Amino acid sequence: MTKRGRFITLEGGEGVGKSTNVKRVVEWLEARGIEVVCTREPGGTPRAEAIRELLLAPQGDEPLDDDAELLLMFAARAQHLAQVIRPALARGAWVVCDRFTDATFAYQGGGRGIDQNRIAILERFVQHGLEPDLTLLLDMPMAAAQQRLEARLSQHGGERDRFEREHASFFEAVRRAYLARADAAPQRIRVIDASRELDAVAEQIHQILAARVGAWQ
Ligand SMILES: Nc1ncnc2c1ncn2[C@@H]1O[C@H](COP(=O)(O)OP(=O)(O)OP(=O)(O)O)[C@@H](O)[C@H]1O
Ligand SMILES: Cc1cn([C@H]2C[C@H](O)[C@@H](COP(=O)(O)O)O2)c(=O)[nH]c1=O
Repeated sequence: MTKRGRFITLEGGEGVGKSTNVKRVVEWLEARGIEVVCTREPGGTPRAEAIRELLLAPQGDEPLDDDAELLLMFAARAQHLAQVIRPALARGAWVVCDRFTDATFAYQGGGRGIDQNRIAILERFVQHGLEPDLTLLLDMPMAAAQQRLEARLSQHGGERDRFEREHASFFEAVRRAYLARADAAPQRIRVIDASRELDAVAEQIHQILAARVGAWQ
């Protein structure tokens, strides 16, 4: 019987370096001969990416209701799980995902103020007990992360999406919610000081991966 693959997620607020470090995680695993599926949320399949566009589009004339936002996150996740994540894990591939359900607890729970118990009900309904084996939570003060985001926007262009336009208090609440989840599940969620230079961040991530991969194999 094929051994189930491992599920690794990267989490954190806006501009902390998730996408940058996702690539490094994938390279590190592939260099060790592991088949990796690299994906993201919301998104990861054509239909889930269509839901992502709805979620990220600037507010316009019709505000998106908080409950609708929550349900769309889980609708995209259900599709992503069915089409990409579960099949990959079942054939023994490892999945590296840029955000997953911890983001829902942080953004919809912490940021929007939706009751965590309501989110947990949807989590059980959609995931049937599946959760990441390891989550790397990139954490840094919001103001410094915003500066990185600004620099990226001025270098590469583009506009702030609907979440990136939120106020500082929203992002502070998101950060607090992430850290509370890490406190509650320290084995699964490892907090990384993302304010350091990229090489120092990557070095800590590699150390965590080396220890986990050794223990899993
Ligand atoms: N440790 C670091 N030091 C300095 N700059 C960094 C570091 N990590 C990432 N960056 C830069 O900061 C910017 C944001 O990084 P990145 O896009 O990886 O963040 P993100 O968390 O994926 O953002 P988003 O929340 O928008 O998806 C990029 O321009 C990236 O090159
Ligand atoms: C999975 C997930 C995501 N979000 C938010 C967080 C971000 O602002 C965007 C995704 O864009 P990024 O390129 O990854 O920064 O969506 C959320 O609010 N809830 C979720 O569950």
